[in-house]
Amino acid sequence: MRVVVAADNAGVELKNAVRDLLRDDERVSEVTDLGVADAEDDRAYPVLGLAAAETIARGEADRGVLVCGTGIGVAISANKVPGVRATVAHDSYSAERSVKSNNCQVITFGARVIGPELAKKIVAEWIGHTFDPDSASAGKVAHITEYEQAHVAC
Ligand SMILES: O=C(CO)[C@H](O)COP(=O)(O)O
Repeated sequence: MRVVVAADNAGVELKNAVRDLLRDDERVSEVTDLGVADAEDDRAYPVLGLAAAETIARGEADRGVLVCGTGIGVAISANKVPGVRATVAHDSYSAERSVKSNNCQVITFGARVIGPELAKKIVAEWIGHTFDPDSASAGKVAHITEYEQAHVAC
């Protein structure tokens, strides 16, 4: 699995902690860090969220972990990229269902909301979840995709 990570300066420390965890995980073949590298970089959350989501849309990464102050801004941004499904998930069950029910490729965290140890635990679990295209959830996700393909200019 190839994972892209990104954060604004509110989320950089948590992003770095998750990135290092992923780099040590044998289930992850590649971790791409799009920044920011430090809190001095004040690029706004949409810049990072959109860049990471576009990486997934281009097929250059399978999953993404995005961090901002709340996790909300990067989730909204990532969801604007056609084909990408992103959500904030600050608990284990939501993180699991974001993959199994919604086929989300992207999980987001708010560094001002969740601590690093819980976020890392959720990410370690989340990496192990997969979407079943034969599940009852698949048709529901397909409905969203069909809407997107009919209405969103690419
Ligand atoms: O949390 C954020 C966006 O959802 C971001 O880190 C801070 O945004 P701001 O409150 O607009 O500065």
